[in-house]
Amino acid sequence: MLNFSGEALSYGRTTVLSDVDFTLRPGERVVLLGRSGAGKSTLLNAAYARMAESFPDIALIPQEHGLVPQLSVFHNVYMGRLDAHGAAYNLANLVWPFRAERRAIAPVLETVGLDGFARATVETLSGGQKQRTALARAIHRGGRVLIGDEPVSAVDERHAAALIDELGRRFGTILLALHDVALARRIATRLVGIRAGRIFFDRPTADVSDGDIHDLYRA
Ligand SMILES: Nc1ncnc2c1ncn2[C@@H]1O[C@H](COP(=O)(O)OP(=O)(O)OP(=O)(O)O)[C@@H](O)[C@H]1O
Repeated sequence: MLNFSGEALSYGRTTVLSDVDFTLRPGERVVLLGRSGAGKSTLLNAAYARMAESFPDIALIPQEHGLVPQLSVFHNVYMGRLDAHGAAYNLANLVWPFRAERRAIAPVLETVGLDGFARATVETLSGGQKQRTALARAIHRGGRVLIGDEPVSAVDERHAAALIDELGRRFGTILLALHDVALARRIATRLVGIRAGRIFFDRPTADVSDGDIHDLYRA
């Protein structure tokens, strides 16, 4: 599904990650861990760019959400499936949302705890509500693969766990960056630690000890 073999990931002439050996197989749930700036987003973005070439069936939750602040929650969630319709349908739905689309999106909003917010403009939402909108857009899109960059970082602990479980139920193959190790252990079949510009460990979740995690985050 995805394979990096000994590759360097760079911005211009600056290499962020070297010797990247990384695979993602169907059915895996892989979480990237590491200190801020370690290169988790860099690997996720490279993974998305490469996979999107061969798997259009992929949902993305970017770190900055990628929402249109001037549009409603409904419209932002609808955009998850923009490519399912032609321009005329999309434009009409922008001006006067179709009942079928409202009905399709309502349960998704309920799932992420945004029922009653369909008409709210995204710029009026809290950080956590914006993040829930981005989650709803990915869930509405659906597909075989989810790539998410800190998808529940702005949501309180209890709801974060419920939302992560929901993503686990909805998507067969998942690649996430998370800063919360307990959440990572909860969903991941494999944990990948990134440190000092390299993959520090890449192992089944059960084989990653608290000592490994301590070493990963140590200054
Ligand atoms: N567009 C860019 N151009 C140049 N350098 C970048 C760019 N994006 C990120 N970097 C650099 O790459 C390194 C890794 O950043 P990245 O965002 O991948 O880390 P991260 O592990 O996702 O961090 P965080 O947990 O804070 O989101 C950092 O040193 C960062 O400054």
